[in-house]
Amino acid sequence: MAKITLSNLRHSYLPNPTGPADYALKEIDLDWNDGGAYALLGPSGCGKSTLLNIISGLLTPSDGRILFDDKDVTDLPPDQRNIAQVFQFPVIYDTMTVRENLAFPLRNRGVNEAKITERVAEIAAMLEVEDMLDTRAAHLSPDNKQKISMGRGLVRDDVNVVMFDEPLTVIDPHLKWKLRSKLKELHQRVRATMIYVTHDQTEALTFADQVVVMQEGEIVQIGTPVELFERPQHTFVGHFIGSPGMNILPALVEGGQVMFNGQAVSLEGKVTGSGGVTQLGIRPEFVSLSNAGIPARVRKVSDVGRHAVVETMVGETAVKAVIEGNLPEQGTEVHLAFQQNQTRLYRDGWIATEVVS
Ligand SMILES: Nc1ncnc2c1ncn2[C@@H]1O[C@H](COP(=O)(O)OP(=O)(O)OP(=O)(O)O)[C@@H](O)[C@H]1O
Repeated sequence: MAKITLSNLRHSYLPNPTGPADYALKEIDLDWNDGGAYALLGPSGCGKSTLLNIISGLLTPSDGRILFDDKDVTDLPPDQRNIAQVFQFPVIYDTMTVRENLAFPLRNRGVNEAKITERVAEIAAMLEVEDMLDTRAAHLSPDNKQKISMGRGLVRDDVNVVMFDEPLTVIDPHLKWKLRSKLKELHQRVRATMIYVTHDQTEALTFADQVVVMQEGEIVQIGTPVELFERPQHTFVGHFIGSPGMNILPALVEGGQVMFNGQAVSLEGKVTGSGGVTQLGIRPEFVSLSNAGIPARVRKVSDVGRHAVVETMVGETAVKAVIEGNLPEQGTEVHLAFQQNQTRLYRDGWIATEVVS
């Protein structure tokens, strides 16, 4: 397995790009450590497939280099990059048995039969598909086909990286959670460098030790699931991760005070920078109902199991709170309290408060 370095990478699909808007990938500088579990997370069109295709060699970047263990592979074709890929849809041979399918990537590279038998048995046990080894792939359910496809991606132990591109798309919703945790477990056992591409935050946060969040061709934050939840570096991350996402509220900075709807709000720490569009960010989990505080009116209460999401209006701005216990009635007047150490300021989208250590 290898460390992967992306250095000053940019890509435009246009022949003569002029400005940043012409680039599908703007400027990517990134190190992926050997043996790490990474997710590439972002909405449709943010550049995930472009980046994946550059790593696999299907696409040559307009600018920048790709290194595997410090060796420049930018100009190497896909078959010389030693990568395993698992796609959205199963890639298996219907006429072969499951055993033959799993053995195929090894046989193709001239691995000896004893090693093939051992490795196929290992992967089949990890994926819990031992009972189907002699079944012809054509007879498998779509879920099992995709499981075998994953197995084919994992069977070689000499690849630089295993890349998963939205691998759970065809999986039945009730089986998704099972395969999600299975993949995490597989990574812990094989310790290969893995990159998991998805637009689904649950998949990314379950699988990865480090999540790379992308928006419009840019990386907006790289962090552990906890870091992304607790301290989003950008309002996009705050909004995109979490359910519901972070409240992003209009704010004015006036004479050292931060005002929201005419009320002073205390922040986690000192405000940094100046100018730009300022917004407050607070997750609904850290907004509570109190006797004093910011006056609000309850617009909607949605019971979602262990807690409820209370949607309020502060003037013209919607503010959500996650509440356990007694719930207010729709239409009532309440007061909101923001937990100070979880209240952050953002300037032009980027975090603009210092953490007090
Ligand atoms: N072959 C292409 N030619 C021109 N533009 C392209 C091409 N492929 C992608 N793009 C554009 O590049 C940008 C990034 O697309 P990309 O497919 O990498 O995003 P993505 O995050 O993988 O989205 P999705 O999840 O929908 O595949 C988009 O604006 C897209 O329209």
